[in-house]
Amino acid sequence: MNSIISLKNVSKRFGNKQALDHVNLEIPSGIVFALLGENGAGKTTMIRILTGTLKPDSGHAEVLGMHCLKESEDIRKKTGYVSDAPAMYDWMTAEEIGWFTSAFYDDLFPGRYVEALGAFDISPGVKIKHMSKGQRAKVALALATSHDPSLLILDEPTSGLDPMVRRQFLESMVDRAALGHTVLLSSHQISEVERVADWIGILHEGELKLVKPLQALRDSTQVITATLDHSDATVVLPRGDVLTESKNGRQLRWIVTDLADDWRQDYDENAGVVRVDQATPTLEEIFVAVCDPHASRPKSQPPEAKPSGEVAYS
Ligand SMILES: Nc1ncnc2c1ncn2[C@@H]1O[C@H](COP(=O)(O)OP(=O)(O)OP(=O)(O)O)[C@@H](O)[C@H]1O
Repeated sequence: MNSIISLKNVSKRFGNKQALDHVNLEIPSGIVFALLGENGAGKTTMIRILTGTLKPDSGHAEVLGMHCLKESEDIRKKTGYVSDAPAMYDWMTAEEIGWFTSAFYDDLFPGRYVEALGAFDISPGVKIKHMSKGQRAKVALALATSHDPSLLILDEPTSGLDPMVRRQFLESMVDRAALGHTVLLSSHQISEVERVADWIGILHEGELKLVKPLQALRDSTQVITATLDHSDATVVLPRGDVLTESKNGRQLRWIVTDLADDWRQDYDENAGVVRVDQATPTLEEIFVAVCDPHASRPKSQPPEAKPSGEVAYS
């Protein structure tokens, strides 16, 4: 695989907090990769390592085949980055900040920048300090994309923006991926990224718990609901990796990956089961199953970390 981003055994600790713990990740080109994780999971730490502003304690990080620290200047020329609170010279107008930034890039930058401002409905003559948060975010995105970077990195790009602006932002990510560019975006907005992401990565307490194409994740993960003939009945777990189990009266509910094809055989009237149903979980349900410390994981059949392949649950 020709990776745009490559992390090998990357760890970072702040005091006694393990912000990243032996993270391995390969992101191919031409996709929107959504990095999901709760507050403090390590998303910004990972992004800072990729953008060369933070040195990992151990491991190796590359972007576009370049060393994240030693070649950070070259990486910056070929990537675009928008933080959740972009720092900009706010006494400049949108036009002035575009001219200022264009000095670092090629001759095509100004034209693309003016075009991007137009698409976002931003008046070039307005000073940054007189703009709303959403308008600033649009200027930041226009600045970060007008050198047509191969890789765009966005840390919580839509936080605090209204739904229309968020939609416009996310659609522009899909457009970029369609042109063969790669987008890495970190987010809490699971249902929103579900609409645009091609691949999903879930960070939990510094560990990368899952990396997988979204469609493959949907195809391999199922919600199984079994209605028991009485609430004390005991039944076997579905054959597969059971991530979580919950019980409500006579109803048992499991989130399972890699379910055996003939799993239904185990559930019939003799097994004390009146009915079984199978459904596809939402990304949010999978996220909770992977990350929620209160989720009940059956002890008799713990989810196994896979030794190889693209996905690992633990
Ligand atoms: N400069 C720092 N000094 C000390 N601790 C830090 C520093 N940066 C991050 N941390 C800690 O490392 C952990 C991971 O933080 P990080 O900012 O990467 O999380 P995050 O997933 O981006 O969270 P959020 O979604 O809240 O922005 C947190 O516990 C945080 O407190």
